[in-house]
Amino acid sequence: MLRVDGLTIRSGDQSVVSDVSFEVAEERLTCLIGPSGCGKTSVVKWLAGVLAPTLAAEGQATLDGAPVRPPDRAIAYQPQQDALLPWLTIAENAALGLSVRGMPRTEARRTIMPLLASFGLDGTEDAFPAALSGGMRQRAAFLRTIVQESRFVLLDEPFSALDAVTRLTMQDWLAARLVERPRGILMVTHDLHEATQMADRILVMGARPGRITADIPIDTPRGKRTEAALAEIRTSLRTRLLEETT
Ligand SMILES: Nc1ncnc2c1ncn2[C@@H]1O[C@H](COP(=O)(O)OP(=O)(O)OP(=O)(O)O)[C@@H](O)[C@H]1O
Repeated sequence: MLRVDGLTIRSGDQSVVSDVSFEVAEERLTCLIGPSGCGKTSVVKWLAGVLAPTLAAEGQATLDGAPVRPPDRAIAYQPQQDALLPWLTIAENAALGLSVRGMPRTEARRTIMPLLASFGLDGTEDAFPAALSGGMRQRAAFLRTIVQESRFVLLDEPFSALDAVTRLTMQDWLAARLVERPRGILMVTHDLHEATQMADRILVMGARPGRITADIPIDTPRGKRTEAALAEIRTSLRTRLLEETT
């Protein structure tokens, strides 16, 4: 179990995030949703150990009760958008997640090559990111993150740059990967539909300062998440989010 306790983040004398506490369960997908600017990215960046030095944070993260000292090998992080390096090929980008953790570059490449096909990237190993579609770039970013075999994965708006159809395809694709190899996921999203389709639990954040205002389990099994089954929970979430933005 990954836990965050009493996280407060400040920019000068302004509170960005105030006394945020939550858990990310093993092998479950937890969504963090809230209005723009409420501090979702800041929370995830802090957990990943990449919070901007201009922001001051206090609070504790623990993994199975032991303090997390980021960057922690048990926690992989995928920043907003795909964040692929344009001057590296897809194979080099995908292997980067392993080489930054100390694996020699040739071994990292050898590890990712057999995985390209299952990520829909067969034949793209020597292509540069600019030559690929948005969905392919996103899958390459997922490969780079997921190949790290960490128990927990932090995903910051992984689908926000994709068009509506690619987005739905990629949501299904990620859900299938998580069935094959479950992990604890904390996923930031703006998208109510995405959160209710994908999450086992939704943490709602309010703004000024950012704090958790609701913790909502989604008990409907994924295969039965029809519009009708989710209507009530979506309406109540929409109301909450509207209240937070007004
Ligand atoms: N490096 C920084 N220095 C100072 N303030 C920052 C910095 N990064 C973010 N902030 C401020 O912290 C607040 C929260 O930003 P953050 O990006 O975490 O919110 P968010 O909920 O992820 O927003 P969005 O949904 O728009 O991505 C904002 O008011 C933002 O201006």
